[in-house]
Amino acid sequence: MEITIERLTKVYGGKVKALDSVDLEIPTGMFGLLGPNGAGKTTLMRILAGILRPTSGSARVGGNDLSTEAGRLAVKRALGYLPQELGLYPDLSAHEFLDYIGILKGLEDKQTRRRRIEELLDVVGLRDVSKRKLKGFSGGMKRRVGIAQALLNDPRLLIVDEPTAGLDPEERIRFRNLLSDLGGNRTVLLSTHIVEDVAQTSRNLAVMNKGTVLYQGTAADLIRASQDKVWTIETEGPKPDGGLTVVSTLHLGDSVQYRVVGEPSANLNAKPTPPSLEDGYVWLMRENRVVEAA
Ligand SMILES: Nc1ncnc2c1ncn2[C@@H]1O[C@H](COP(=O)(O)OP(=O)(O)OP(=O)(O)O)[C@@H](O)[C@H]1O
Repeated sequence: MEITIERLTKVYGGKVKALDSVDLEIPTGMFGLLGPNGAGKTTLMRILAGILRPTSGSARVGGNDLSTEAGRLAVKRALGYLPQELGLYPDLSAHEFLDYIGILKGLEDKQTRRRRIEELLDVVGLRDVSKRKLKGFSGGMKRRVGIAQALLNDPRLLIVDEPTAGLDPEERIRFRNLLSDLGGNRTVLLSTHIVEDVAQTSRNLAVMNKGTVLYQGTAADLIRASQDKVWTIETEGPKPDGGLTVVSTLHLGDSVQYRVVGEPSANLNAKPTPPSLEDGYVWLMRENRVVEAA
């Protein structure tokens, strides 16, 4: 299910331009939407989910025009959505909650609903705890219940907004693996400010900042764009400056190893380093003056 977005603009209250003439082509499969807080990711996803109307511009999801009532209805039928803050009912069990959402989503036949719920509890690894109340669930387990509810209607478009925020590293990895498995022949739109979430799941991505798209294409091309710009500097002295952006720091006994993006001067003894997606992202942010160099 492909998504075509043209000159999409959203202005809140006549003042805040959350989206500024965004053009985006989202193909079938996993797609990462990356950007810092306030970039406009949630606004874009709420428009695609049919919850919010744009100020101007157009969006088509699988050929359905979101500016028409019929288009929005068709998209809603094909959609699974996991918002940032999904309200769970703490006194319901996972099974009871999914049963309730299933009824709301129109899965009327009790047997069919039960089979679907059990299938999904297996997919998200919660079958064994399906009778426990949600109030006892960890953050990662709650997020997996969220994915299960979004999958109840077997959506061709799955939208997940910042799903790994606040998860511990183990839960985050488990959740990423789950999302990757869900790609297949549906479109999964993953919004996040964590580069590693996208690096581990998505071949295609867009980077947004302040309502505009800074990059769209493959992760591989963004990585390639920072080729020859990434360096490792090991020093016992002060942090290297001179217009470099530090991506990460590793303390090694007496010395410190800095991974930097930029053009270090010869006296820093910098070693060329193969770039990662995070380096590509930092390079892009530098090019667009979103991050300041040291
Ligand atoms: N209902 C609203 N009314 C006014 N301004 C809003 C509203 N919702 C969002 N904004 C503003 O629009 C801009 C984009 O917000 P949005 O939530 O879409 O970004 P985001 O990339 O999802 O960031 P975050 O991860 O922090 O949610 C921000 O400046 C935000 O303050």
